[in-house]
Amino acid sequence: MFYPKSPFLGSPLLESEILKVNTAGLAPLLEWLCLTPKVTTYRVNTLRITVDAFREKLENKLADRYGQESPKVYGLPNLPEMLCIEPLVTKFSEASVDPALKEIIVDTSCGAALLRGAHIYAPGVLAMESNTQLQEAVSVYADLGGKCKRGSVTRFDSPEKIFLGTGKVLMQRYQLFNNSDEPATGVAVEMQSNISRVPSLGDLSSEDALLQNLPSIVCVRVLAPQPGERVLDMCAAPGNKTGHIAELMGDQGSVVALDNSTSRVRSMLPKLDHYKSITAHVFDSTKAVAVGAAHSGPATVPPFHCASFDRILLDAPCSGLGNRPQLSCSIKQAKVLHSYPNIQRRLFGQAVQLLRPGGILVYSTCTVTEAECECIVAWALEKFHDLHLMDATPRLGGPGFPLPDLDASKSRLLQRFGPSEASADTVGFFIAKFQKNK
Ligand SMILES: C[S@@+](CC[C@H](N)C(=O)[O-])C[C@H]1O[C@@H](n2cnc3c(N)ncnc32)[C@H](O)[C@@H]1O
Repeated sequence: MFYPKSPFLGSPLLESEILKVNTAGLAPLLEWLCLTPKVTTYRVNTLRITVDAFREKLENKLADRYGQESPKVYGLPNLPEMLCIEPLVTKFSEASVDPALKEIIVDTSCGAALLRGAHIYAPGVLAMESNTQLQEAVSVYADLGGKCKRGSVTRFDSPEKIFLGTGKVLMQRYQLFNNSDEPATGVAVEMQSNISRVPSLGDLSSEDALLQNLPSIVCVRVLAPQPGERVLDMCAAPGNKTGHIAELMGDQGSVVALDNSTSRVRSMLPKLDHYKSITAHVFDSTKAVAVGAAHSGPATVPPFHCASFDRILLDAPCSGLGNRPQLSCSIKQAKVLHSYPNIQRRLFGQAVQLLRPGGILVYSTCTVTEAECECIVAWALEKFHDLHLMDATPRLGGPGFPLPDLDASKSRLLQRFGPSEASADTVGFFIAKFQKNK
C-alpha cells in the first residue's frame, strides 16, 4: 500500500527550507511528519471533574465500542491532569482492503483527522460513488494530489490516493453535494477502523476534558502558573492553553488572553466564560506595551505598563509544520515560511518588556523549523541580556538543536518534540523557558 514519505510531494524545493542547518535529519523528519502519533491524549479540567471520574467515562466509551479489545487508558506521573489512550492492538493488513466496497474520497486534512480517530464530517468529503446507500460499508481514501473533483460520482483512479480505513455511510450524495448556499454539516461517515489503529472515537471534548496534543499540555506545565499571579497569554485563540493556565491557578488570580483575530476570539469566549480569572480581548500583541501614559483603564485591559506580568506565554503564530500526520503541506512557498520569524521577534520584544524582574516567559511553536525555534532563542539571548534560559521541565520531548550561536549547554535546556528517540511520539513542537533577571 502506498503511503507518503514527505508532506511536500508537490513542492520538493520547500523541503530544504525546513531545516536549513540540520540537513542530515531532514529525510527522517519528513517521513515522521507523515506518520500518525499513536497515542490519543485528553486534558481533564480538574476544576470540574476528577481525573479518575473522566477515566471511567473514557473506559466505558471504549468498552462499548471495542469490548474485549478495548485499548488501555493510562496517566503519566508528571502530567496528572492528562489521560492517554493506547492504540488498538490488532494490525491493519493490506488484505483487509476489500476491493468490492464502494469508495469515499476525502481531502488531506480530513484524512489526517481520521487517522487520529475522528469521523468524517461532510465538508471533508470530496467524492462518493453513485448509488452508495445509508449504512453501507465503504473504503475511505485521501486524495494527496488535490486532483479529485468535488462531487465526482465515478471511482477516482490515481496513484496519489491512499487507503485510510473503512467506515459506515451516514449521509447520502444529495445531502453532501446539494449546491445550496448552506453547505452540509455533521458526520457523513462514521469510521469503523483506520490504518493508524488510533481508536475511532470521534472528539469527546466537553467542558470536563479537552482532546489536546501532549506538547500543548507540557507547555503550560513548563510555564507553571501559580494561584494569585498575573499571567498574560499573548496569542491565545482558540484558548486551549488559556483554560489550562486558569485551571493550574485554581482559577485564582488574573489571566489575560489576547489574540488579534476577531473571529477566533469570538469563538473562544463561550469556552472561557466559566473561568472567573480569565479576561479576553481582541488585540494586536505587537502593540501590547503602553506607550507613555497611554494606559488609563483597568489592569486587565491592553495596552499594559512594562513589568505588569508574573508569567507570559508566547505561543507564537508559526508555520505549523509540526502537525502530524501531515499528508500534504498547505504551505507551498518559501516566502511564507520566511515571514514567521519577523512577527515572532516583534511579539517576543513586547513580552520581555511586559515581564516583571524574576518573571517567567515561555516561548512555544507547533513547528519544526530551526528559524522559528532555536534561532529565535539565540536571537533573544543575544538581544536581551536581562533574560536567561531555564530548564523547560517537565520533559517529555528531546533537547533542542545546538547552533553556532547556541551551544549545547543552552540547547539542552530547550524542549523539542520530533523524531528523536528522546521525544514522546506526538506532534512536532518547541518550548523554551526564560527568566528575567531580578
Ligand atoms: C498557535 S495559535 C495559538 C494557539 C493557542 N495558544 C492555544 O493553545 O489554543 C497562534 C495565534 O496567534 C494569533 N496571532 C497572530 N498574530 C497575532 C498578533 N499580532 N497579536 C495577537 N495574536 C496574534 C493567531 O490569531 C492565532 O490564534
